[in-house]
Amino acid sequence: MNTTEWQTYLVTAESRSAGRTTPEVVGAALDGGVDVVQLRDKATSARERYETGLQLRELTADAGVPLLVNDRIDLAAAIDADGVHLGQSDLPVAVAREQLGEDAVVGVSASTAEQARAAEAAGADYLGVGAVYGTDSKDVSGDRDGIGTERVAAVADAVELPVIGIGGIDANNAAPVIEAGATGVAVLSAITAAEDPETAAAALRETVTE
Ligand SMILES: Cc1ncc(COP(=O)(O)OP(=O)(O)O)c(N)n1
Ligand SMILES: Cc1nc(C(=O)O)sc1CCOP(=O)(O)O
Ligand SMILES: [Mg+2]
Repeated sequence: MNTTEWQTYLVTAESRSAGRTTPEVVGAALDGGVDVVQLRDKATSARERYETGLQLRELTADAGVPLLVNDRIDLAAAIDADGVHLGQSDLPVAVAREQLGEDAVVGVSASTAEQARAAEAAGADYLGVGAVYGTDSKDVSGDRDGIGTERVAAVADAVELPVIGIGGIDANNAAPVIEAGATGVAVLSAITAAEDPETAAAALRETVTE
């Protein structure tokens, strides 16, 4: 799978979806043109995430869009996802490859050049770099205002891997993230909490592809 082509990346959160279900939001975001979807519903049980994951698998397969799972390699295998996104405290890339196969997409979070080089050496397919700006969607201890676009540039310069910026990004502030060297942006609330997720996804796409 060519992760360099991923420009707009949706991360799910039913708790931040204005009363809509994750499949409803994902369906609208796919209509708006997101390139990849990550199932990350931390507030729900494993069983609920599995049921949601099966629905997302069908929706994304119909749209020809890859589906990844946050953190859980077992859940990714259970719903036949295309891969996983692993944080610094999650299982290693090699374990994901062993469990999901060589063709699985494995993304890794990196907020420094050192973490980025280590992830590249471990065989990651892309990096999630953030939080770029301040975000209410996740408790990012330390950098409450975000790491900024200069750090995105430093990480992008340190590796050959595609870099996906994440954290506090929307259609209004995505352009500097791309200008800093990111190949794409991942958003949560900019789409999930939007009044119209389809329009929000389309607006993000327009900004990033301009
Ligand atoms: C695209 C993308 N980038 C970074 C993250 C953050 O992952 P992680 O560090 O594992 O933190 P949690 O999402 O698990 O809180 C991501 N999910 N997606
Ligand atoms: C899931 C996640 N990971 C981050 C990181 O910095 O690794 S920031 C984040 C939340 C992104 O949500 P929003 O688009 O609403 O700011
Ligand atoms: Mg994680």
